[in-house]
Amino acid sequence: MATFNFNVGVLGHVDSGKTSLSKALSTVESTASFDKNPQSRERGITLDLGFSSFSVDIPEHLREAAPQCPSLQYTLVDCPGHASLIRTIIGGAQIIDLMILVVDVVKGMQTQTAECLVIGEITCDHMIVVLNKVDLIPPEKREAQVEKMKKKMQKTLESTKFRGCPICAVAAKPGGPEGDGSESLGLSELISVLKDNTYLPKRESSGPFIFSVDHCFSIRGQGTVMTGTTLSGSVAINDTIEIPSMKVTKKVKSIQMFKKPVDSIMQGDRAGICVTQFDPKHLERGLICTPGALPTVYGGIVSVDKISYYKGPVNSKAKFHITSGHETVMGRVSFFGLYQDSSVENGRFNFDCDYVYQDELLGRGRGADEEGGAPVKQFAVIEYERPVTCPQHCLVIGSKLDTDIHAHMCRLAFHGRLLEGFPDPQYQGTVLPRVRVYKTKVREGLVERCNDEYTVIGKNLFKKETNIQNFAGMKVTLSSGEQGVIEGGFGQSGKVKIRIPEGVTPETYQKYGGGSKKKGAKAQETSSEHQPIKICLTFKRYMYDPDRKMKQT
Ligand SMILES: Nc1nc2c(ncn2[C@@H]2O[C@H](COP(=O)(O)OP(=O)(O)OP(=O)(O)O)[C@@H](O)[C@H]2O)c(=O)[nH]1
Repeated sequence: MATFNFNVGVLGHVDSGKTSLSKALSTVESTASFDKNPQSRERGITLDLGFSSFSVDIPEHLREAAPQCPSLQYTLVDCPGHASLIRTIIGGAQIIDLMILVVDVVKGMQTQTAECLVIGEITCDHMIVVLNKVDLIPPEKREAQVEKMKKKMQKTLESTKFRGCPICAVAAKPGGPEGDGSESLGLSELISVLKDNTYLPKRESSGPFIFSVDHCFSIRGQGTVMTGTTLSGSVAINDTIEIPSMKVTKKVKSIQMFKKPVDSIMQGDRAGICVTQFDPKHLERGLICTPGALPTVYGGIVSVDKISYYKGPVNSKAKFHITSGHETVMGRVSFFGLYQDSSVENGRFNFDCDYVYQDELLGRGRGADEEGGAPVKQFAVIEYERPVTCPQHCLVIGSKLDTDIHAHMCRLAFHGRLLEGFPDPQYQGTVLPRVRVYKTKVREGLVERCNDEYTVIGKNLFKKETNIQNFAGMKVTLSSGEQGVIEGGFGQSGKVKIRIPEGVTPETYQKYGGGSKKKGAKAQETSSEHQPIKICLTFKRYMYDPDRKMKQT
């Protein structure tokens, strides 16, 4: 391979100048490279909407690591800025190695800038902030104002993983739409910062082949070409691929990278794949894969983290827009957590654990519930409103996209990974999967009387209609300190017989008397100045496991 490809996402608020920057970068560097080295003018085969590219000589620090690659191609993924296109942004962000966050230097951070930052935090480890439109600041004030904005940005980034990331000031298109005839400002510095921050991305050829198609067209007499980015695995000529949305398989006839035929491609490569003819109208965007690698799922178990910028509640049973890989559909979520981290082994969800149901997804290090704090791991069961096609372990983002975009609020609520998908349609909207999720329930009742030194009769612990037999054998604690075990119901009115293996204390016995009901009732009356003795029962009530409705904690 003579060129390696590095995918750069260009994200930011609407009108911050992402397209202008992508265009300026492609033009400037391609022309410059052309002067020095005609070979480096090679462009990616796709100059489709949002995709442009330029090549540079391989930077010094990568020369040793990639001796076979004299040139480096940057593919710029120009993501839309408009709030309504956030699904596309999330899709684009999953194929990038580095993110350029474009900020209007005059306006600073805006709502979608913040959302892009959140997406970057979830999907990407490397970022460069570009302060665009510096030409709008009068030259004499420019330096001071840019410095001020850089400081402000660094402060915003302080609490993110991008703390201290490079910030460059540019004017991608001085003068705005019509241009003022002057050259872009600051681009060569930006390119040099970009080169310094380029690394050899980890690319693996193992695992199933999954390819994100961003453009599809047919070539008469040859077939249909799908261009896009390889998300995982590899594919070679003559391999069979599946187009899940069309439910067909096709044979790979030829592959091109950088306009040159190649025999195979792997993770991270941008390429065009030519297969036997089909109508390109049926696949404008979407995923293709090794047959069977992209199952259709109706629900799933997802590891989740709350997005701290999201201000609304994230409650169980609520509906969110759920982006799973590259698809977004509505889904209902139910959250649950685990207090010891034994829940995921080799990337697989552990069904053999007891999980605590959560009415609300908790932020990290925040909140306290009956177990004394937020769980170390939180999960959600998701029920999609319609089936989705997505890879195992794909990125999942939950958002409220119907929030008014003028409300200036982050719409992204939580993110995680799909641990288990449910391929069975019976899960759709009806039966929750058999995950053992419980709520801790506490019931309180009162001692009515002592039957003898080893048995008390309790009241108000259960309702008349409760099947007390379900609670037989469970331990209770009396407020006077004794430990007891529920033996069963007593009579027809919901009373309960509790055995105290160690025997009741003399005080309790004296207070509630032994023997007959009458005597007990009398004893209670005469001790009315005393506090009644409470019976406390704590147990797990299972939500989703019909076989284990209840269990002692
Ligand atoms: N003055 C000035 N105007 C600029 C500069 N860069 C872009 N613009 C203008 O800002 C407006 C938006 O630029 P675009 O590049 O379309 O912005 P965008 O972020 O790609 O927009 P969306 O894709 O719609 O989100 C256009 O009118 C540009 O001409 C700049 O450096 N200086």
